Amino acid sequence: MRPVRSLDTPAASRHGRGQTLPLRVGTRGSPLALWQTRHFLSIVSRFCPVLRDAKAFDEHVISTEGDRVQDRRLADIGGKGLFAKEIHEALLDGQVDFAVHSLKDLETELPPGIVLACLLRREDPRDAIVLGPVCGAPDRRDPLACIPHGALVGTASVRRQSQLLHLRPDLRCEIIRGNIQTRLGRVRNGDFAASFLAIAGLKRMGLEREAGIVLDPETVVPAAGQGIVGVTVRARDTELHELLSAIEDREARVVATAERALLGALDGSCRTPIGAHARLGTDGVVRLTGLVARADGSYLLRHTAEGPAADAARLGRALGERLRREAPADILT
Ligand SMILES: NCc1[nH]cc(CCC(=O)O)c1CC(=O)O
Repeated sequence: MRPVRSLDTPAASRHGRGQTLPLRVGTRGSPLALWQTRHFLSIVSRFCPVLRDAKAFDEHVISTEGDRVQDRRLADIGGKGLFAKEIHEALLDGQVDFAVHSLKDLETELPPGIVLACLLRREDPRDAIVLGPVCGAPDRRDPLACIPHGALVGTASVRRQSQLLHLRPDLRCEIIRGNIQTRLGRVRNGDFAASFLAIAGLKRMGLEREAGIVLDPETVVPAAGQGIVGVTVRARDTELHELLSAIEDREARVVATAERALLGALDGSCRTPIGAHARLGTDGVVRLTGLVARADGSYLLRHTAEGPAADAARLGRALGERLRREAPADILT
């Protein structure tokens, strides 16, 4: 990495040249968000000596609307961006210098002036189901069969709901919100027979053993960006942007680009169940699976496409457009 004399960017120069005031990092306050922020800072300390040596880091916890609204489906309260709006504002206002997000909670089109500077190596992107005491032990060949007939499953995600109901139309889905720990509690106490969670969040919280079933991404297609942590900066902070891009994971960028391009091309409404999952092979070929569905699971459309990593955005857009063309009109409203 080239040496940097002083971080002569808006982030660094806010208190004049030569001073080394801390860089302020914006984060939500949930245990998962804080873990991800500290994980990112530990990577910066190990792999970005310029920032580590020049700056200390101050954590700024920012409460978002997504943290406050607990009783409605994300799709019904504005969907994407709900976990990020206040954080984007803090970045644009200069209250923080960069921010750490779960990529899947970030809208595909960021506000003007904000860029995704860095993506971290992807954690396992699969969805998991946490099983309550009314469920038996899952069978390897047909794991979902252990959920009792007609049981209530907690999820706030229409993507998860549609794919589960497609496989098990007898089940009922109701909204469960709150952080991982809250949701586990509600399954344990019997409010729900079972609940979906991302295995990535469980692993990061040291709760992987709580995952009764881990769903193959071909069975339940994950959300675009699931398992990836992304860091935003002000677009004009070019030097900070460069320093952070230097530590980003190339594979995460390629798969996230394909998945988010698919999502962008489908951007009919945030009420639409949409799945996107890409993998990068050692041969440099990206394989992307996309899914759209009807929320009740009565219709499901899934396609896969592949292409060179350099074309990830085009691949995602083309697959998204194909899904949009082929899906019945009521789905993409
Ligand atoms: N919307 C909440 C959210 N955002 C990111 C994760 C999991 C971690 C990740 O996907 O990186 C979760 C929890 C969940 O879906 O179970």
